[in-house]
Amino acid sequence: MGSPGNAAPNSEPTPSSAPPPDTAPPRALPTPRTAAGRNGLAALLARPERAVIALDFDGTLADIVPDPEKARAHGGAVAALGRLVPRLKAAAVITGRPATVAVRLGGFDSVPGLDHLTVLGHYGAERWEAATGTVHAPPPHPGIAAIQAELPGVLDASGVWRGTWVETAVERKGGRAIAIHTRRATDPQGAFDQLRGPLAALAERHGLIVEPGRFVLELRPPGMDKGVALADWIHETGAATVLYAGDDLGDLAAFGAVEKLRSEGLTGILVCSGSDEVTELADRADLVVDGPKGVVGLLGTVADHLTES
Ligand SMILES: O=P(O)(O)OC[C@H]1O[C@H](O[C@H]2O[C@H](CO)[C@@H](O)[C@H](O)[C@H]2O)[C@H](O)[C@@H](O)[C@@H]1O
Repeated sequence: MGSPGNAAPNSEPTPSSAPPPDTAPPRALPTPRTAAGRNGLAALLARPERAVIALDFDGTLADIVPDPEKARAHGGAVAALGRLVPRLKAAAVITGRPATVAVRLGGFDSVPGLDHLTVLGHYGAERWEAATGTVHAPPPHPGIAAIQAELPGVLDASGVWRGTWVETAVERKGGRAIAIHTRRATDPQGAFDQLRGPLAALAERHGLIVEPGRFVLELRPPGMDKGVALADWIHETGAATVLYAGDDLGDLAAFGAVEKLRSEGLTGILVCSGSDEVTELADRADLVVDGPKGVVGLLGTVADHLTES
C-alpha cells in the first residue's frame, strides 16, 4: 500500500459527471502542472485522431467499494467515453481484472461509440475486443491450482480472519490469479502487512508474483505488467499521443512506459485518480484529479472541447 496522505487535486474543481446540455459552453480544462503534461494535453486537443487514451478500471473509472463484485463504472463514465472515444485513434481499459469482468462491471459492451474499445485484462495478459466480443488469453499458470489448494492453510495460520469470513476476502479471478483483499478485515492495513510475507513466499514456491494494490495482495503469473501492455498497444495503434489515467501501484508500470515513450518523442499526459490510500502516482502525475468523479469530469470536458473545436 502507498503511505497514507491526501493526494489533493491539483486542477480546477472538476465538473459533475452528467453530460452538459447542448447549449452549455465547454467546461474549463485543467492545466497540467508539468510542461510535458501541458504538451500532451495540447497535442491531444490539436490532433485527437492521432491520440489514444488508456484507463485503469478500479479506482479510476470505478469508485472503490468494499465488495469487488459490486464495483461499477462511475456514473457518467460510459457516456463520457462514448462521446470522447469516437474522436480519438483508439481507447483501452487496462486492468488487473479479468477482461470480461471489467467489461461486465463497466458496462462497456455494445455501447455506441465504444465499438472499437480494447480491454486488456489481468495486467495485459488477456485481451477483449468490443468489435468482435472475443477474448484472447494464455492458458492458466499451473501454479494457480497449487496455490488454491494451499491458500486456506496460509490464511488460517495468519490468524487475520479467525475463520469468520475469510472466503469473502478471496477473489478467484477466473482461475488465472488469486486476490486476497483486506479492506473488510477489522484492521485492513495490519492484515495487509501481516499477510504480505507469507503470500510472497507462497507465490514464490509456485512461480508466481505478488502484485500489491489498495488493500489487496494479488498472486498472479509473472512476465506481464501494465507498462508492457500499454507500450505494446500504443505501438500497435501507431498513436502519437497518449493520455493514461490510473490510481494504484499497478499503474506505476504504465506511468513508467509513458515516461519512456515521451523520452523517445511521444507526447503524453499522466493523470492520477487521487485518493488518500495511494500517493505514489500523484507524485509522478502531470495532473491529479479527485478520484473517478474527477476522471469522468476530465474525460467529459475533453470531449466538450473536441466537440466545440
Ligand atoms: O487494475 P485495476 O482495474 O485497478 O484492478 C486492480 C484490482 O482492483 C480491484 O480491487 C480494488 O477495487 C475493489 C473494488 O472497489 C476494492 O474492494 C479493493 O479494495 C481494491 O483493491 C479488484 O478486485 C482486483 O481484482 C484488481 O486486481
